[in-house]
Amino acid sequence: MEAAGPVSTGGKFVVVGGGIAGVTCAEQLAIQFPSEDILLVTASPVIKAVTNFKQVSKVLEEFDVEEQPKTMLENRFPNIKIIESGVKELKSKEHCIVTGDGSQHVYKKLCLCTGAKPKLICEGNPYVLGIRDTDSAQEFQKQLTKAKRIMIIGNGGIALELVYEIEGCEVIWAIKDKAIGNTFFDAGAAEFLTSKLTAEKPEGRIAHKRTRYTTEGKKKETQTTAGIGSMGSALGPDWHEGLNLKGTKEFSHKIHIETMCEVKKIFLQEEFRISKKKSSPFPRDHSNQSVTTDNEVWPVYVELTNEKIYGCDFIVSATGVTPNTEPFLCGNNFALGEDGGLKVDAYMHTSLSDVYAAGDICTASWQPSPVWQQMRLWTQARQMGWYAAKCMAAASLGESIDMDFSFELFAHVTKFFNYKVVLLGKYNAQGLGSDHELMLRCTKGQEYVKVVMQHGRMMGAVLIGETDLEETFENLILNQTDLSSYGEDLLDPNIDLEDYFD
Ligand SMILES: Cc1cc2nc3c(=O)[nH]c(=O)nc-3n(C[C@H](O)[C@H](O)[C@H](O)COP(=O)(O)OP(=O)(O)OC[C@H]3O[C@@H](n4cnc5c(N)ncnc54)[C@H](O)[C@@H]3O)c2cc1C
Ligand SMILES: NC(=O)C1=CN([C@@H]2O[C@H](COP(=O)(O)OP(=O)(O)OC[C@H]3O[C@@H](n4cnc5c(N)ncnc54)[C@H](O)[C@@H]3O)[C@@H](O)[C@H]2O)C=CC1
Repeated sequence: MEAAGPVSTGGKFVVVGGGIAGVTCAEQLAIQFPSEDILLVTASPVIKAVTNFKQVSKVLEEFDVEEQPKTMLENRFPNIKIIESGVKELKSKEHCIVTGDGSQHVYKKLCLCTGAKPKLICEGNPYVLGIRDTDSAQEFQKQLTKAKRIMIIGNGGIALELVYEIEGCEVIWAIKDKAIGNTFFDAGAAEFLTSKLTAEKPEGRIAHKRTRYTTEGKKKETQTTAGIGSMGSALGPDWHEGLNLKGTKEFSHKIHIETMCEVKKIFLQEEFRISKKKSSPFPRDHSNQSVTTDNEVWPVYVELTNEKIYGCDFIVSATGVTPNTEPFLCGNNFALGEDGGLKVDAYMHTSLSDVYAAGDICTASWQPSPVWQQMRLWTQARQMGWYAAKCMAAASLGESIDMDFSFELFAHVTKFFNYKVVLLGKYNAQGLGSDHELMLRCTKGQEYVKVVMQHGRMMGAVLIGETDLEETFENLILNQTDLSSYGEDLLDPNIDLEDYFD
């Protein structure tokens, strides 16, 4: 169907999406082409801006992320023009996009940065919540204030952060795996962290270096009106910091973990009553105290594949994301990755002419460095947005460009259970087969250091706590230094590794 509406001509650089990937891409294009107008089309009234960017080492970076009204970006870069509208169609043959009001915008080069949306276990069930943007996080907080028990499904970043932050509410955490946090850790690290969940009182915050999600100074009118089903930007580092994640009761953690199971069926209250099935009470801990009685009637019940059934006030589906490609697929023959993302080559170029993609929407399909992998993270969204702009500029100027250094080594700094966590390279021996060794150093309650070695070379590392090892290990992985002669000394805390290798 032809979209009626005004057509803007001229062929600009056009970026779709006001998250970190899109904003970084638009900013970089605006810097490179100061006399050209850059068009940024985004569905949400606020944009995500990187502030206080700091390159901590060769690849590790720290920054804050701020939600800002779009005018702030336009003021900073007068050649960026922002249109607040959801793109509903891409006509790649005509080189134009169609926005919500039917307007068409012709591009010479286009970068798609529309992120991803939560992949929920059960779409459309009002008792199943996903967390993606400011609105969905606030909705979750609102529901939590009335809750006595919730169920969390999933074992990735969101689940890990939630189980630690939630207080005053029983949490049943159902995971497919044997140990917690499988996207980030192995079982050893999981065990190191699990002790924190049984601590009665949340301890004081330790100082940590981590990218921070901030809404400081955010005015009410800048808040997104987009919900889960619509198109707000993904939250990011420390997204829960401003939220009071407290249920109805006065206690810190009350978590029961059900391992190696998935959701079999979800029953609403009446359905459950009719089914005549029996639900389990919350398993009692060492104090033998339970907050809820065995006879509670719950709004929703979850039957797990291990046959256990628990009632709860609502369910959080923290089960990963799906790239937000939907508006662009109709009539366009994009090559898609297995995860549904737009495949991009080493120049962030999709399979369609002059169409680039960056951030959560894309699937990196180049031959990666042996110690890099894609993960849908804040840092990679920034790096990809920046590099996509460089590639778009190089292509339009007929110049060549080398792959950005940030793709040489996977590096992620975050915080779980109040510990600083640094992940480097093939930190979980991803794709290394059985031909690798692990070295460990662990001091309970303080630090957990794991390195992944292959043929005497360091391929990856997990650093939990204030280990101060990240820069040295980053260099060892990047340089592929032969470490065979050092053996276990590599992790000896009495040896200053920097003296050895710097
Ligand atoms: C709860 C939560 C916690 C997280 N914590 C961390 C963390 O601690 N560390 C970390 O590194 N990463 C974290 N992430 C992941 C990180 O937030 C994302 O990887 C990153 O924000 C992706 O950026 P993006 O620019 O690709 O997409 P998004 O930030 O999702 O931005 C997409 C943009 O596209 C716009 N859009 C969507 N559809 C359309 C359309 N049709 N037309 C126009 N515009 C459209 C949206 O409005 C939005 O502005 C977290 C994610 C979540 C959900
Ligand atoms: N600190 C950090 O770095 C954080 C990063 N994030 C990022 O935000 C995005 C969204 O986070 P998550 O939803 O936690 O995704 P995720 O990809 O980190 O984890 C998804 C989890 O859900 C599980 N899962 C998938 N389908 C399931 C099913 N049907 N039943 C049961 N379990 C299932 C997977 O095994 C995996 O454990 C991710 O890209 C994540 O990396 C989120 C929070 C914190």
